[in-house]
Amino acid sequence: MSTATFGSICFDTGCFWKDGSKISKVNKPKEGKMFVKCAVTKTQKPNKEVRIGVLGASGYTGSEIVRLLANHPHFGITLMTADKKAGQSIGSAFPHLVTQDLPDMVSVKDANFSDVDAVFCCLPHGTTQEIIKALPKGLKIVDLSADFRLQNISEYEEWYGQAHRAPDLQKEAVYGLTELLREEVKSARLVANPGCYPTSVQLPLVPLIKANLIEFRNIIIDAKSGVSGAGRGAKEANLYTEISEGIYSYGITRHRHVPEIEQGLSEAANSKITISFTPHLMPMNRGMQSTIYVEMAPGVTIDDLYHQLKISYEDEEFVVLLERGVVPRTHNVRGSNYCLMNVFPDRIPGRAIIVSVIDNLVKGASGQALQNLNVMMGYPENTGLLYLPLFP
Ligand SMILES: NC(=O)C1=CN([C@@H]2O[C@H](COP(=O)(O)OP(=O)(O)OC[C@H]3O[C@@H](n4cnc5c(N)ncnc54)[C@H](OP(=O)(O)O)[C@@H]3O)[C@@H](O)[C@H]2O)C=CC1
Ligand SMILES: CC(=O)N[C@@H](CCC(=O)OP(=O)(O)O)C(=O)O
Repeated sequence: MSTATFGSICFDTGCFWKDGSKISKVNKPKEGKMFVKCAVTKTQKPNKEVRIGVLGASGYTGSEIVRLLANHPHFGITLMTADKKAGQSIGSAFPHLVTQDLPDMVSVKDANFSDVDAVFCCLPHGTTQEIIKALPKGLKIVDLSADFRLQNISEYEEWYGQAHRAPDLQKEAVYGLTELLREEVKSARLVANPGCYPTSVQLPLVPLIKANLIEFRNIIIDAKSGVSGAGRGAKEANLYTEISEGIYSYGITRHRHVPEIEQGLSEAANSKITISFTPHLMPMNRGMQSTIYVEMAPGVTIDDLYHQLKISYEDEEFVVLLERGVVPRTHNVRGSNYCLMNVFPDRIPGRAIIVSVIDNLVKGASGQALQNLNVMMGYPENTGLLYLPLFP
């Protein structure tokens, strides 16, 4: 049994004091002490139909998978890996997950996959191809890194600055933008989960491009991300002092999501699309907004764009076109798998402005990954994902 500190409040009457005596009343610090420790009633049990491995559970997206799976009726975690934090429990790496009854994290090289049916691979890009190549062949895999997203190997090598180490596997990888590629995801063994910026951009643009409602030239994407998008690893650029009270653009003209977005849009257009894409880092933990400037095709109106998005997503649970005039806000997707979007007329005739928001860690990563594994395993797509946004 592990222990946890909850300030002076024990919120679970099923808990025990550290000395082993049972707590019968909530919120009574023992003997006037400021902090009490209690053993926690653990909630996640790995005895479900599908046994899950989370590679990189000590990172932000891996821990978000653990959080989401706490309410999944069919998926139970039997294996978690970490690198520097190998040997630790999930509760020590992430105290908000202390209530989860899970095995300690092990290093990937010591991982035993005999009790695993499916894997969420939440590792840095560049490390993932070799690791996935070595996994047992029967496993279903959802890879959250960028290592299998680009179909063109030389494009991967150009933008990621390293050789592709599993070109054969690349051929079988399915790009997992669930709403748009659901049929392909259903029969996939290896899904390349889309990047967060590409998710927020492709969801609104692909249906408009497919319907020939916007020009394929001069697409300008101004995107903003919360800092968790950069992962949990300590970096000087992500210190509070560097991030708070200001914003900055980065990766101008050379961000690695450019080829991923262009790949999806070009496929929809059936011709090469080139975009202007500038991401920005925002002083917030979670959240992502893409503001997209487009030219409408001749004779097309804002109503046409609105109508197309409406019919494209009216049956979708997680993609929501807001009422006309309502501005999507990152606040309204925080902690949830929703993408909210809307389309506005520009002051310049013939142009439109599209706003799309997601939580980068949920629809932009772990939520969409779970959505994909639900589809791959034949469960309802929304299973374990019906979290409403956290507000405020
Ligand atoms: N953060 C986000 O919003 C999004 C991230 N992604 C992608 O998902 C992946 C994970 O991102 P994120 O969770 O943010 O990253 P983090 O840096 O938070 O976590 C990385 C994880 O990988 C482990 N790890 C690091 N290096 C190695 C290695 N060489 N071998 C094995 N394990 C290793 C770390 O272990 P330890 O901590 O113990 O050292 C940690 O568990 C990345 O590819 C990222 O690009 C995709 C969409 C959105
Ligand atoms: C804020 C921040 O640094 N964000 C990351 C993108 C995170 C992400 O989704 O990227 P991948 O899925 O491709 O790894 C970046 O700009 O590189």
